[in-house]
Amino acid sequence: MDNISSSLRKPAVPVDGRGNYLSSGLTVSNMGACYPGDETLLLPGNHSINNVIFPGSISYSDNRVKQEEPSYTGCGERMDPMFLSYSQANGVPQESKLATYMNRQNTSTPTSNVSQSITKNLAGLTLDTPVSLKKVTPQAPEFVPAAGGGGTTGNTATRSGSPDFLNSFTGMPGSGGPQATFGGRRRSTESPVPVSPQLTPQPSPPLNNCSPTSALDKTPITPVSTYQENVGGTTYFYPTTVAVAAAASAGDAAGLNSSGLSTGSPVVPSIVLPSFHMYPGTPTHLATIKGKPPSSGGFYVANEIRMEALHRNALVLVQPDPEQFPDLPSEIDNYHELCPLKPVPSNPMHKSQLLGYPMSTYKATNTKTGVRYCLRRVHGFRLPNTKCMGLVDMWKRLQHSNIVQLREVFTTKAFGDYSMIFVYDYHPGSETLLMKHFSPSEPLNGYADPFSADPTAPRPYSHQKNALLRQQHGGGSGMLPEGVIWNYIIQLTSALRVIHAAGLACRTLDPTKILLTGRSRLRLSSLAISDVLTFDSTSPNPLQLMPHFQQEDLTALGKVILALACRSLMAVQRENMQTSLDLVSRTYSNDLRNVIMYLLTNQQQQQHRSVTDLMPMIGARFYTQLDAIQIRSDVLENEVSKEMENGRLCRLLVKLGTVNERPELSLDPTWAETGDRYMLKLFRDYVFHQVTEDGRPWLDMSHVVQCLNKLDAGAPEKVCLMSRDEQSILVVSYAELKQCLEQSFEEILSAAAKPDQIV
Ligand SMILES: Nc1ncnc2c1ncn2[C@@H]1O[C@H](COP(=O)(O)OP(=O)(O)OP(=O)(O)O)[C@@H](O)[C@H]1O
Repeated sequence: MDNISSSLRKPAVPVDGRGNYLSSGLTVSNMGACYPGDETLLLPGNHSINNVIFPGSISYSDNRVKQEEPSYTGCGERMDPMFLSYSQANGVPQESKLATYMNRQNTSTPTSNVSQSITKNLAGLTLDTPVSLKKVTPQAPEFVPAAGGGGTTGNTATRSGSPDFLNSFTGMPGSGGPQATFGGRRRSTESPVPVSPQLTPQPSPPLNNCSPTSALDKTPITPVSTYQENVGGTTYFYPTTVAVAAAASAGDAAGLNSSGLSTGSPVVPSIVLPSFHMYPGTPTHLATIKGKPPSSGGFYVANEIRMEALHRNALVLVQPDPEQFPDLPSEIDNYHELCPLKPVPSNPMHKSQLLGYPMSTYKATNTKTGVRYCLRRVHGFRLPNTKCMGLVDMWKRLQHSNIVQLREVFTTKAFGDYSMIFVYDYHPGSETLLMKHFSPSEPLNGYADPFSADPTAPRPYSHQKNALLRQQHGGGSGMLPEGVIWNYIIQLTSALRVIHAAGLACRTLDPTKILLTGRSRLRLSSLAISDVLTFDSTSPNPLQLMPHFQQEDLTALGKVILALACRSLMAVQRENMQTSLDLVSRTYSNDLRNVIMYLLTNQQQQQHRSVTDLMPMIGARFYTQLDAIQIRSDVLENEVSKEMENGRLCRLLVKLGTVNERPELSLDPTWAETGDRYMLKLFRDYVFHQVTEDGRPWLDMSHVVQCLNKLDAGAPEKVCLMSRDEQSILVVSYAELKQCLEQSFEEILSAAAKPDQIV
């Protein structure tokens, strides 16, 4: 038994770093599988002699259908008697958990009248059997476990008699033939005696009613043709009918041809799909891309993306220090948890330079939905009437990836004055273009604002002109790369395009109101505020001035681009304009200069300008931008697919953890230790508590991930579980384990829903 236990506790199958079986070239003996010395042993179901690639899959080759779960009928004819000859009165050692469970269930396991000795069983064995391929007798339906369904059938069948998990033996080595001979329910927990490594293929006995499952549930037994093959002494059986039928129907459904291509006509497919889900690793097109965030490798999201997300999430949850903000109202309208987004000005009546009113910005939580928003408060503004709400509604309807969406506008006296509140989407971690590119505190990479000798004390441009020109000749190391500027131009014109097309104007196109989130996403913010604050209720048409404001938007855009290109806000002052344009001409392409010239000079010539006129100037740079966005999207999709799998496993672990070791359920203190739960406990040991032969913990993430994935998918593959007292060995399919888990969790759920039934 020691031999068995040590080998069982080892990983049954070698796996690679990603949890894939190293199936190629795998031999039974190197698996160290269940029974040392016995080569006709339980192989995990993803192995066939033809190098099955996908775990738990069905492979088709040489016109033979190979069931992913090798059958061991010939072996079983030896093995079940071994179990029986060593079995206890009820087939299991009485001190084992298994016996406890069986006794508790008042199960009467049929005793076998078979007393074949191991010697007798081995009598039919010969050495050096050549590889053979021949048709053998049909197997029981459970011989071909159906993915996800095996557990259901098995559990149902045995509930009236034997423990659920005993069904698992129907698929273990020896199912089929031994079932018929020995009632199919006998489970010895004693160590089998090592036998010859090479066996003569044994014909399977006829089915009849050998399967308790079929006998109990009266399911008609589907005749299954089975091919038998002996390779190096290992006998493999490949049922064909079920597998072919299933594969054919799958192929029909998919309309795939032998190349896996759609033909519209049903053909036998040659593709093989895994029976469970798993992250397959970084796709090649993402492994080498430029600018790709450094991957943490393995199964987790890349570090950089994770840090960004963590930072954003933390910002969403920050709360103000109540001592520093004692005057914050606890609630305004439908919002609470107000948190200022900018320092409180020393002069509370400090006015926004752009909007002309004192303004504050807060993060706040909607009391009904819990969603965070950005609230812009205009201090001391009293709305004369509600006519402007028509414009507000137009803004609320405007959705675009480059604008901060307006959600609602209302007035409040919660701050002790008449305040107007504009509610926008909250984009955590945003900073303004001013802070990003024009802030004196930002390291300028050796570059100083050419229009300012001291960044904190801007001086007239003329004082610095020569220094500026010298610096630009010297390489302009602090200038923004032209690609960044074009990126911004594309985003800003994209936003302006939809705003103007909606008959509106931005009116706040300024570095203080353009938000930058993440690496390069720009959004226009504070939209609609100007329209409300300057609304003329006497005007018959509130949209009358929009064309004029739209022209102003284009001028403002030209100024922003010029300021970015010169990396100075002073560059756009009228007296500095010519020098700034010279600087742009020297540093950047003609196209960039032309865009700026179009936006800034045509205004003086009173020509009508349109944002769409900029599109030809941007030209093929759209494609560059599109390419960058799509690559980014690919990277993020890959990260999502990893985390999707992790989320799935997390939910599964929650279920397992909820069931495992539960002290009691519905006043039953043995609940977690009996029945299906007992099997889940052993499975938990199998997944997490494996030890090496010398007793050290054996840790392999890929083993854990793979086991959980197979459990989640209910793979038909079998797994050997051993009781902690090493007296019981259970062979169950993941499908059965999944069924057990679902049922056990359901029990907990229904117990949780009925508090009156629990004292
Ligand atoms: N929708 C938003 N989501 C997240 N953060 C925002 C949002 N709008 C503004 N912010 C942040 O709030 C801070 C203050 O913004 P605000 O526009 O009030 O700045 P400001 O330069 O002080 O403007 P003003 O001088 O007009 O008052 C900025 O750091 C900005 O990044």
